[in-house]
Order: sequence, then structure tokens, then C-alpha cells
Amino acid sequence: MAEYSFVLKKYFVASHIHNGEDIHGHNFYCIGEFELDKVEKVKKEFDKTLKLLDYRILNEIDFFKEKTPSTENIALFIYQNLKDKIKVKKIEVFETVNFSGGVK
Ligand SMILES: Nc1nc2c(c(=O)[nH]1)N=C([C@H](O)[C@H](O)COP(=O)(O)OP(=O)(O)OP(=O)(O)O)CN2
Repeated sequence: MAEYSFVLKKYFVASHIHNGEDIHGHNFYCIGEFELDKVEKVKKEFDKTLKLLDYRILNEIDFFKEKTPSTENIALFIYQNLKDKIKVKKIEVFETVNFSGGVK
């Protein structure tokens, strides 16, 4: 049976230390897929969550003191921040055009 969903996409800028590399920044790109809901409400919550990461050194955020700020853990942070407010199907975070990690 067909299932409706919709997708939001947004950039955020942040730096991180992970994978044995020195601190470096990225224009991260996040794609969120959501179950049908009021689009304005989902946009508001998605923007609010990504603002928690924008212009931050990710390793300084409490969540990333326990988990390295890899793409899949950044996606997990976004997912966990949203899941009690809106119905999230999938979060994918791109670090470069060729590489992303996600959760669903
Ligand atoms: N479990 C994870 N492992 C790795 C992650 C990650 O997010 N989770 N990330 C990386 C790299 O930072 C990521 O692969 C980007 O690598 P980079 O060489 O900077 O960029 P590209 O892959 O786009 O470059 P190519 O030239 O296409 O290889 C590693 N491990």
C-alpha cells in the first residue's frame, strides 16, 4: 500500500573532531523524511533542532561527549531531538557530497 511522506532539507555549518582527524569544519547537509503532519509544525521543529548544531563545535555538545560526532551520530542526535514531537521516518546527514550517515 502506498504510504505518504514528505522531505525537508537543510544545511548547517559545524566543526568536529572525529575519526582521528584534527578539528575541521563542514557545510553539513541534512535530509529529514517525515510522516504526513502539518508541514509548518515539522519545519519549525526541524529548524529548531538544526539550530542546536549550527555554528557549533560538535564535540562541545554534551551528547557528543559520549558519542563521537560522526554523520550517523549527528543523525541520531537530530532524530532523538525530534522523535517525541513529530513522526520521523529517516534522518540522513551528509558530510561531503559523496558521504552520508543516517538513522531510520
Ligand atoms: N562511522 C563513520 N566512519 C567515518 C565517517 C563517519 O561519519 N562515520 N566519516 C568519515 C569521513 O569523514 C567521510 O568519509 C568523509 O571523507 P572525506 O575523504 O573527507 O570525503 P569523501 O568521502 O567525500 O572523499 P572521497 O575523495 O570521495 O573519498 C570516515 N569514516
